[in-house]
Amino acid sequence: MQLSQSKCSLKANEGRWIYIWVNSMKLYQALRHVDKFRTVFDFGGREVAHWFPGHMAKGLKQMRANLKSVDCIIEIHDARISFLLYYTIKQNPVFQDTLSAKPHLLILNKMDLADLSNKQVQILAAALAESHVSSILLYYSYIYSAENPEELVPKVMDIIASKPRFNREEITNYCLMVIGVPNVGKSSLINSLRRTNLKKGRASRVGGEPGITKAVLTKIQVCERPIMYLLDTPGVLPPKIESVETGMKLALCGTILDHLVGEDIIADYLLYSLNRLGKFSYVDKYDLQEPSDDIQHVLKRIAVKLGKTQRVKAITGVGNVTITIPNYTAAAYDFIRAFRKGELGQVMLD
Ligand SMILES: Nc1nc2c(ncn2[C@@H]2O[C@H](COP(=O)(O)OP(=O)(O)OP(=O)(O)O)[C@@H](O)[C@H]2O)c(=O)[nH]1
Repeated sequence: MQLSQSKCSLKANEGRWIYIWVNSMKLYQALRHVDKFRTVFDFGGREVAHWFPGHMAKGLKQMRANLKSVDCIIEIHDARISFLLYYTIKQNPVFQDTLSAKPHLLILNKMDLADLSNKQVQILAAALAESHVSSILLYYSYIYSAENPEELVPKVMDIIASKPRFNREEITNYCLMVIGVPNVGKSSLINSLRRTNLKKGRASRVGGEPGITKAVLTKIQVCERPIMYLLDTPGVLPPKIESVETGMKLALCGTILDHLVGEDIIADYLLYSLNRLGKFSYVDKYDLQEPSDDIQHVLKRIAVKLGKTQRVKAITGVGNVTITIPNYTAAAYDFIRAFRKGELGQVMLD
């Protein structure tokens, strides 16, 4: 008995040493390549992608018209780029005055995809408190919900109670407006509130692409006691995005349609970001030998691993032949999709 126990503990120790060794090797490999990684991304003279379709302009106009009758604004951000989005929304002329005047709840969504190790979220909370924004910060993730949706209604009630009711005599039911850039999870939030508070199915369309919610200002009931409605709004971006890098981060998190920026450059920016952040799980996922900063090489490996290759006719020195080439676009698409699903690790892009 004693013998088998000590054998077990020997095995356990062995396992631990193997684990430490494997991870040290990974770290060593990663450090070996640090010098090779780009420290600056070359945008190749690209212009900022402008995506301000008709429904956004119309949506903003309607939001402005409805803001008066709203009791509380719920501003929702992707936690991975929360600073960037917070200032993007703040700069939008439609919200500039209203945001500080109205009861206001700030939600950081997609927490399951965010790297929380370097306390950026806490820094944001401190910055908010300092700038005297009348808001409460709530962390939320509809899949791995740490703070559950049932917390939201009491928090909203607290904020509303803390502000004078300047726009309505007597409140019998509450109207909230949810705002944010496209694809941050506004509709998912609404659906999950309905599920939790009303035990009802989804009322808002959810999708992996930006711009799913186009019907402007749909008023959806999300709670019975107290009666609470939520205005789902189309995601809005500012008419002018401040810089190419901001645009690239927005694209990487799926708030701008991929083809407007280009899958190839988004994939390259993703590789640059992962290397800069020391997130090398793509190496194992796609059977690479080591981290690389060369997007062509990485996409080639991805294409081969996933069998995404094409046979094409080519003219070479030996005449007409059929050769197999990697489908770079399909590989880039898979790389970006894996990142958005959190398969390449948790990140903070701010
Ligand atoms: N991993 C993760 N994915 C989420 C979370 N919340 C939403 N999503 C996903 O993000 C995508 C966009 O969600 P939506 O709820 O449609 O976003 P939206 O803000 O309403 O989008 P628009 O209609 O384009 O403005 C969907 O694929 C959701 O499944 C989250 O907390 N974690």
